[in-house]
Amino acid sequence: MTTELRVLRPAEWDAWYGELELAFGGAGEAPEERELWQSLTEHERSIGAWDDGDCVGTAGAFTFRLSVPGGTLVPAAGVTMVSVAATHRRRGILTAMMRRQLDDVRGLGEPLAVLTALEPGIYGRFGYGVATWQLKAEIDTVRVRLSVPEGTEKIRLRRVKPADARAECEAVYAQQATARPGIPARRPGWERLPVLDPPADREGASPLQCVLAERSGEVVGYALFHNKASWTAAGPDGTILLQHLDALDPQAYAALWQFLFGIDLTSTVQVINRPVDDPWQHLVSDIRRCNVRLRDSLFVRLVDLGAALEARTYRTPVDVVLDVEDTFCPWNAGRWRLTGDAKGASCKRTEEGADLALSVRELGSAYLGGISLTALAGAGRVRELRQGALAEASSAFGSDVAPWLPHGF
Ligand SMILES: CC(=O)SCCNC(=O)CCNC(=O)[C@H](O)C(C)(C)COP(=O)(O)OP(=O)(O)OC[C@H]1O[C@@H](n2cnc3c(N)ncnc32)[C@H](O)[C@@H]1OP(=O)(O)O
Repeated sequence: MTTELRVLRPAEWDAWYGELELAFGGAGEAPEERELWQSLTEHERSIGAWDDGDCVGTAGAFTFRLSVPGGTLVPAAGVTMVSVAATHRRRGILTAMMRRQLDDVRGLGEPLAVLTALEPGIYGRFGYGVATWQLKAEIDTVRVRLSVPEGTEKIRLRRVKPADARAECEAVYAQQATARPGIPARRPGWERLPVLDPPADREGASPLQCVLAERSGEVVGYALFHNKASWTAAGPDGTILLQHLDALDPQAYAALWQFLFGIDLTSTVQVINRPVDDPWQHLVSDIRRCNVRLRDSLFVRLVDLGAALEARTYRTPVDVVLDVEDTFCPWNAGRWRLTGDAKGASCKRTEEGADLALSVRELGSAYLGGISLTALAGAGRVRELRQGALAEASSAFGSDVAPWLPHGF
């Protein structure tokens, strides 16, 4: 391969991002969306592949801190903007960029790299495992009823312009970020993402709308949504497209859902990305008419295995020796003794006999507590070498709260 790989120079951003847009289909993004991603690009963490002056490959990384079980925020590279030109595909350019990027992440001392994939088949070979799901639903709000908890009526709802409520929404987001694994703590600038609302992307729906939930004058929740009107011969048949919703207590949460269910002229709430254990599923009268389905979301790669496994806590006590395969980052390969509980953990190299054999990809999947080692063992991807070790480790890695990534990047 004669292609040159190098760090992005700020003046090259247009050519670099233009190549990414082409590889993503060529329609391009709305100007306001492009401008936001340009402002968020970390040039020193972005790689371009160049062939005779033409950009033929892109890969970036954001400096994130990701919430993990136990509530710690762990440094993580948020891998993004990955593309290879159609003229240069399947010659190893992606592989070369992933090699360079993971070496850089290791050099920076970040224990984790994370991403969302346009196609889930791409990143397993580089040691990424799917770690969270996003729940989607289409709720028939004509037939499905909500039962809300006592005190919901005390929540006041106030409609505001989304751009005017950025600070309030961000404060609610920040308060719940460490309560659920998988949520990135947002750096300044990212608060613009949830309220980004390019008219070109609305497909006939209303501009983004925002409702704040208040208790005694204090903001305790918000919902951001579009309303897409539709009419049939029988009457109105509109859809609410829920973009974001956060709430700090069950009453604020229920009040926001009650509001969304009750909007006149609509008969469906379309849920685009919620956690798998989202409580609304326990407020509805008929879950079957909510048409729930799952999609893969965040992929996790342990870059510094020892540091990553020490950074989280474990739901139940664990003491196991893991025999780990990692062909792409061989510094992680070999045996590690993991001991830990709900207070903390230690993960050190060992010569002791192994209890479980697995690859770094399975550890990435299990890391946030949303995918069980037992399920992976059922697929033959984790091997139990000491009886009882699988149940012990699987229970310890689990999380009471399902991990979730609230927004793409
Ligand atoms: C985090 C993000 O940004 S996700 C966005 C990813 N980007 C896209 O999907 C945009 C459209 N696609 C592309 O730009 C390119 O086809 C890429 C980036 C997916 C692949 O780039 P390439 O340079 O062709 O990949 P490369 O030649 O290094 O292939 C490495 C391996 O991945 C495999 N591979 C590449 N693309 C895919 C895919 N879409 N699905 C499954 N396997 C794939 C190759 O077959 C190869 O396998 P091998 O190691 O067994 O031989």
